[in-house]
Amino acid sequence: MIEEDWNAEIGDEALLPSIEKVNLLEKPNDPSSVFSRSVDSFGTDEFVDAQHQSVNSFGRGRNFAAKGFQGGNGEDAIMQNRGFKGFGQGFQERNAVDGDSTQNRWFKGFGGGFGQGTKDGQRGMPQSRTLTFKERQSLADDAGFQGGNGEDAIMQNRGFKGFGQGFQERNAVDGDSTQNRWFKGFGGGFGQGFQERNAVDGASTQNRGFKGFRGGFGQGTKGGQRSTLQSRTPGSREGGALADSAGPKVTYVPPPPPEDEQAIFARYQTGMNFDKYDENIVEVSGLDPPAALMSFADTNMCHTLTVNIAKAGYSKPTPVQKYSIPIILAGRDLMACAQTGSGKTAAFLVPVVAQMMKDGVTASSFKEQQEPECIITAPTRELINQIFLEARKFVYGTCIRPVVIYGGTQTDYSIRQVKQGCNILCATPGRLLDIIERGKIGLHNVKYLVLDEADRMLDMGFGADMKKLVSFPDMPQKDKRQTLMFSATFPEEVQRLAGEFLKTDFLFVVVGHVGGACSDVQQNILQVSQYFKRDKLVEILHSIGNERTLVFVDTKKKADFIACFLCQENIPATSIHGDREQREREIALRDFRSGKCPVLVATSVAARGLDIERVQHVINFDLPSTIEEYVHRIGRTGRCGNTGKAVGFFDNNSDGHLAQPLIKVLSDAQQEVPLWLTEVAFEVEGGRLPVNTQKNYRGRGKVTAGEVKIGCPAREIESWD
Ligand SMILES: Nc1ncnc2c1ncn2[C@@H]1O[C@H](COP(=O)(O)OP(=O)(O)OP(=O)(O)O)[C@@H](O)[C@H]1O
Repeated sequence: MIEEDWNAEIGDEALLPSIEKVNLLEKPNDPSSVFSRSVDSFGTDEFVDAQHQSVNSFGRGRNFAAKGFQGGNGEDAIMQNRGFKGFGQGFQERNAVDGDSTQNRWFKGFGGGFGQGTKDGQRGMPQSRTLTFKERQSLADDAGFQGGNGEDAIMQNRGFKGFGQGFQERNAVDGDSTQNRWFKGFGGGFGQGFQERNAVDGASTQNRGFKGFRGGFGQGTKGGQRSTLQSRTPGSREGGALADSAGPKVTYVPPPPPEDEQAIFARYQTGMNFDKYDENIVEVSGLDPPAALMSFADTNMCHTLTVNIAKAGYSKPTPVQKYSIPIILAGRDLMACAQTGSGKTAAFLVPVVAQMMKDGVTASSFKEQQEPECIITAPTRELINQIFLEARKFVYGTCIRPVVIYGGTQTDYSIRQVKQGCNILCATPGRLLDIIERGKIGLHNVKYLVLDEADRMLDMGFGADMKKLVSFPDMPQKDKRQTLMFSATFPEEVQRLAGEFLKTDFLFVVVGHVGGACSDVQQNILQVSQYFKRDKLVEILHSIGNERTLVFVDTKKKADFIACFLCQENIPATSIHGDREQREREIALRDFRSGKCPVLVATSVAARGLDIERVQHVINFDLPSTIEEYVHRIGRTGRCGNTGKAVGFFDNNSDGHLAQPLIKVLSDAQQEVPLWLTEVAFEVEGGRLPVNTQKNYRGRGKVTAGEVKIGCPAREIESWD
């Protein structure tokens, strides 16, 4: 392609003169903030933070149009898609996101400038080094789209063939914006790159951008793992695990948590089925379990904690709390499985805080290395933040200081938080390991190690991180610490794996069935094939009206597609997934919580733990790969004794493997099992219905200690933080 074509496509600002400064200096926490400092050039290995830096010159990048593009692909004259070839290490971006601004334009350079496109596309990785398994996974995720996706005529998405796994797309936007355009290149090299035109969440007009992630455009014809952003020594975890750090250098500082008492103790009402929790059968396996408590007053908790529990609106404990609290107070290790929304968070926070109060823990600020007594980990950023906010309720008015750190936020900010004193450290795994390796956290005081969503923490990419965490020399051995694991699902293989982290005399509490769905959620599985899903979704959403609804899809791209599509249909929606910047994720969640956007389209990143008031519906537009994930997803509704509804679109072509486990989950939860589903299960069993191996990972059977998941489809991994 010649330069003029490129200019025609993106407008004459494509080659902004080097003297032109984009200057949109804003306050760090202002959502409309786009830039906060300027950059002189796209130096080769310079890691340029697109969201916070304006560009003075393009350096080598300026030449990209002449050098980098080889012809258009001719795929789609209307969309004027262009193919890329020959980019070494960078990318540009023009975009405006989430803002009210008009005609914002910015340029982004990741991984350093535009190189000359090496044969194998390895320019995407400035300093070659062996990728960790997690990085390879993450990079593999980006391979997502192959060839034309043909997904959606309305959205006018078009895919590419012949560019390895790249794609281009153009996407219409929500009601307010017109002519939004951005280009994005992911995954380094066109092996895994893509272009995209899209705009989400914006009221902006004529936004045009170019985005390139993970190392820019190598030739990447062999696909694969051609890009990382920064040179990192193998041991150093800039920004944490790749999941936490992939992408530009992060400067996002989240807004501070509320300080006033009313906001700290904000809660929602328990539902009419709250007392029905007591009807669940509880099994405790293991030797000498202490007696369950009947009320919070049964324990010898200090006055402040008792008051805080009351202020939090907890008048009586749920079954998981009744059994877990005395077990933890007795110093025992615990694995606890109870249905979604039944109060597992308080089941570990209350006794841990009670014990810390008894031991007289006090936070000491401004020590170079903090030594927390308790570490809590969870798989997603939003969830760990939620746990932190719960912890703030129970420690209110005490000397115990909880701190939260997670990926997608500025590392220095995390360090500053930790330095001010830290007794309970709530952290996502990547950021946690990073801070430990930086020497900001010492482990020898750890008395409580809590794994929330424990089956996920031991599976997927996090198993290795957890293994690493407990292997630090100063981490007390398992017989010297208390290890507590909670989840609504515990596949048997993960139970075995968990044993490695727990003392031999640990207790296992099961409320109801292991992995059972919450019976307050009315489940409805509909047979809907891929091409009719959108119509069905719109039909359902129109009938629902303004009630808060979570829609789960299987890929990050699709989350944006569907959110955009719904906006076009005049259904206010936003999206949350692992490719959105943390600031965007938090805005999306906030808008959903507040009701501003009653529909949140999400990947599995929102499947676990999130406790959002008045979520009345969960729609599995795409059913997940595993039955465990299904149970967590539908558990975003029907919480704390409230009722909710879940609809799942079952596509025979891709979901056959779920038929059998779905039948079990439905019948265990006393839900109607459709006849057609039993027939499908029968056909799958008899080998008459093909099973989609891409979606057939069941999260079990292949996990070994210290080893992260094997044989998991990229689409599943990509959904996680
Ligand atoms: N004893 C209680 N009394 C009243 N409300 C409670 C009690 N325990 C927990 N809750 C509330 O119930 C809601 C769900 O609790 P929580 O998020 O801990 O559930 P969970 O079991 O961890 O769910 P998930 O499996 O989805 O993570 C929260 O809003 C919490 O404040």
